[in-house]
Amino acid sequence: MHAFAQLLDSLIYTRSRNAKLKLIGDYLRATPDPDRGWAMAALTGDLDLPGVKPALLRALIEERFDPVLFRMSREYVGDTAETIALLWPEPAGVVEAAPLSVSAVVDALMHLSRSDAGGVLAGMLDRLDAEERFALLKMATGSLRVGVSSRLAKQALADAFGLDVDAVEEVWHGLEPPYPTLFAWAEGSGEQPTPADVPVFRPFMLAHPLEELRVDLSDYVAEWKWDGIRVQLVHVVGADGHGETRLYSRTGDDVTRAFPDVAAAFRTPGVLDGELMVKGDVQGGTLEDGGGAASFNALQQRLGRKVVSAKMLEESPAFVRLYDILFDGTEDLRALGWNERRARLEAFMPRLDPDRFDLSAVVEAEDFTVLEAIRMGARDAAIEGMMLKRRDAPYVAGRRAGLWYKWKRDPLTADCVMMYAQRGNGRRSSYYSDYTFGCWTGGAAGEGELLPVGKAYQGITDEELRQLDRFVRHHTTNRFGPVREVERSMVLEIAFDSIHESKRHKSGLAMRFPRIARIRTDKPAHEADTIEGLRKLVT
Ligand SMILES: Nc1ncnc2c1ncn2[C@@H]1O[C@H](COP(=O)(O)OP(=O)(O)OP(=O)(O)O)[C@@H](O)[C@H]1O
Repeated sequence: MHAFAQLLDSLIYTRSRNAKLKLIGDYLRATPDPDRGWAMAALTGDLDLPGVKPALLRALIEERFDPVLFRMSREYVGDTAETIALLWPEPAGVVEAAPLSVSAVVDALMHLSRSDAGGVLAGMLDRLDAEERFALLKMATGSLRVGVSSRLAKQALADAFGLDVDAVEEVWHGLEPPYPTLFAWAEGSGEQPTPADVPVFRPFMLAHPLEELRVDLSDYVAEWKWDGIRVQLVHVVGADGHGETRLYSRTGDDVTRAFPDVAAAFRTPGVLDGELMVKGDVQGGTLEDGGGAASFNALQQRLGRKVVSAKMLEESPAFVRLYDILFDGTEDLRALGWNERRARLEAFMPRLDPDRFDLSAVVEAEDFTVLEAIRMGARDAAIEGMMLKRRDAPYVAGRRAGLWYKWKRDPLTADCVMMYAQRGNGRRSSYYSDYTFGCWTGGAAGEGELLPVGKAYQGITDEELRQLDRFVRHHTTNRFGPVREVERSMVLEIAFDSIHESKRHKSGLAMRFPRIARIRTDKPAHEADTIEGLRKLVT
């Protein structure tokens, strides 16, 4: 477990895609079978363990921790598994046992029996260090959340062994972890596994941020930038006449199971690209004007669930707003320009269920001033901004200069007060660099109490980091395990993309992509923003 735990720990604090690829590749080359196979399954989200149920974790928490300390730390850390891993006491004596391997842990988790599950889990946790405990609990409770997509893990494997990532993708769906035939092929000691008869993901075309308003609108078309999730819909009919549909997310993850309603409605051979959203009335009209989309928050409730309840399917039906077509069942259309693909997409629409698919409309404007004015209205409509697409651009994988631009509306900001701080990781492990901040309850700022609304560690320079670290050390009022509670006097201006209702914080609100925009030493804490004010920005 040690090497795998180290890998996860490094991944969390690595932003660069290349560095992540190298970390995973090095691990896969250095690790024997079957451990690396299980690790790949965990990284790609294909490790389907019966799992450790929340009730078991609750029992473990009650048995091992002080409830108040645990609750405070949980609120700060934001994740139960991570909190257990951090607070788990190191065993008193030296534990005489061989190190645990990834496959031994997977095996134990697969065969947990009801009667001694708690004992087995605690026994393993006692034999591990903090990072390994974190790795184990992450595997046991579901997703790893270390900033690695399924596609990235496959890319790393491909790079490490000199394979083509699309070839890996093609054979992947026919394989089961720990993938012995895949690694035999990778090492050159086995044949390439036979691809299963399933639809395959094609890499998405992406956009650059629009920095200067210099594009000539006669060359570009404008569309709304919808606030949902990017999906690729693939339907193929096999040699046996049997059709299969898959939905892939922006990262190449297969999300079909999360959206059975959309998958069931797509029965026409082809590959389409669009934004998946949940029906509601926030984002304007269409679906032939029977109503538009709900907020991103409604969609988020459906994300990440492997099995979606019938109630959820009924209350939050999903649909896809289409903006591109890659394949129409007979012809690969990717080399055509946007204008031609758009015409093909429009021609394809009558073959689709109008209850689940509509077309992303083109926004007409004679010049940039008009377009800017239209875009300003986007905040009310809970739209993220606009997309500008070059009319003659083919559909190419990744981000290419000058072809697609995203023109987001400006971020929202709020002045919040620092409440708790914790040390960072990696380069920042000696600094208090992760902050939980809150806003005031009550009508006027400073009148009520502070309730947390988010947590951020991004956005500050090294100098500012040292300044905030000094503040935390000199103004600590309480300690809860690794967490320090601080005097309520430091105001941080937080930028965020949107804010939504959430049970995660006591305030009932949570920010999306919060980052520290500025340290407001010029502002007294009682003048920071109120929860009520933030609530007005909820989408
Ligand atoms: N009409 C549209 N055309 C293309 N993409 C759209 C459209 N509406 C919304 N989007 C979303 O905008 C994204 C375009 O930005 P980009 O290619 O940089 O992807 P991203 O990194 O996921 O960006 P972001 O996080 O800014 O949404 C797409 O991935 C897609 O999810």
